[in-house]
Amino acid sequence: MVRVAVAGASGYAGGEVLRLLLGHPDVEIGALTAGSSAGSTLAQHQPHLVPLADRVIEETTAAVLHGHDVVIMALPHGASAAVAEALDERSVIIDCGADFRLTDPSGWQRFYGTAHAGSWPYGMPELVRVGGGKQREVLAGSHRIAVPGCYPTACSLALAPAVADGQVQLRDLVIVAASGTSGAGRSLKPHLLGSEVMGAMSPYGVGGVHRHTPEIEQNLTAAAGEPVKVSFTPTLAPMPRGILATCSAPLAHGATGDTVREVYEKAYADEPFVQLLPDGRWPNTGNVLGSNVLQLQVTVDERVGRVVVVAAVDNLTKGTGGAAVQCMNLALGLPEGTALPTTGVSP
Ligand SMILES: NC(=O)C1=CN([C@@H]2O[C@H](COP(=O)(O)OP(=O)(O)OC[C@H]3O[C@@H](n4cnc5c(N)ncnc54)[C@H](OP(=O)(O)O)[C@@H]3O)[C@@H](O)[C@H]2O)C=CC1
Ligand SMILES: CC(=O)N[C@@H](CCC(=O)OP(=O)(O)O)C(=O)O
Repeated sequence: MVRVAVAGASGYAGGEVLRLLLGHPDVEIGALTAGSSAGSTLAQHQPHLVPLADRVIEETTAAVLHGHDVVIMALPHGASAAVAEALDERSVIIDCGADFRLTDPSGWQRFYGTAHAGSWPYGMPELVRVGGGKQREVLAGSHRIAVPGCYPTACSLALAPAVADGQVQLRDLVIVAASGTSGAGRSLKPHLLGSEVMGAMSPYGVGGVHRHTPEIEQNLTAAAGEPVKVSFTPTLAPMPRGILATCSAPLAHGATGDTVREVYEKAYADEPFVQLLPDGRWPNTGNVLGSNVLQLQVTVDERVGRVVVVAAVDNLTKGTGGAAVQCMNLALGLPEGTALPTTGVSP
């Protein structure tokens, strides 16, 4: 059995990791840690995780996390690096936070405003890269993996095949994405009170300032093999979970609706967790709830000559917790899909 500790067990992402780990045949759940919740039982924070109800949450220290085969960290940005540094090099560490996602220190500094901790292999197995490879290749056997952000998961997997294959021009890439409120974490935020969110949608991080912009650009640059910029606008939607990303880019000269579709079919044909829907059906966040699957559809708007891709993902499953477990499986050499649901909860 693989002994796995979860740091940030009282939060949304930690809770989703634990929900999935409870169904993992090769995993024994070890220490559960958090911040101010240390000393309380898991049931006080995650009442849906019944088998772990009586487990006591401990402080997040290297001593508590020491001795586990795997440590999955679901801590706020900036909290992972110090903990990771003090852990044994032989432990597999999977970080759901942003600390180790960006390779460019100046991009980190600009969007996060703190010192750059470094970069780890990026945990998006299905990401196509220029020349035909996929990101999965660098994850097998890795001992340190940075789990992607939830918006970058939806937006990068939506655009990368077209970008890598030259089906779109690498200018004027536009993304507008809506997220459910759990994307912002559990701690109380006035703009996320029910009375503020219910019945309304609102944009935030407008004007190229959202911290997921450099992460999406990093992924699409890896896909293109040359620098890519995007216009990214996130919006908040009145739902607990889910992201719907609408992405578009100018069609490349010589590309057509058929060539674009063919590229997506080829890119994702063997990917159990990325589903290109049959022609004419469009993704919907409701259909991927609790599932580790990202659904997408692609078309060409002939009138304006743009490729339009829409992707739906559960921000807590494929967008974080599921991706963390998928990366853990790859790191340990287990079947990649172990414990990961491909069916959603509906309605
Ligand atoms: N929510 C989402 O959709 C996604 C989240 N992520 C990432 O996952 C990480 C966790 O996010 P999320 O679960 O949403 O956040 P939450 O606010 O829901 O949970 C944060 C967790 O971290 C713990 N914590 C807070 N401060 C400290 C500290 N100083 N030391 C130790 N533990 C601490 C909290 O414990 P306590 O209860 O005791 O305060 C809690 O367990 C973040 O880095 C986030 O960016 C990534 C992709 C998507
Ligand atoms: C709705 C909402 O507030 N979402 C979060 C994204 C959460 C996430 O995936 O990202 P990180 O792991 O990078 O924090 C935001 O926009 O900041």
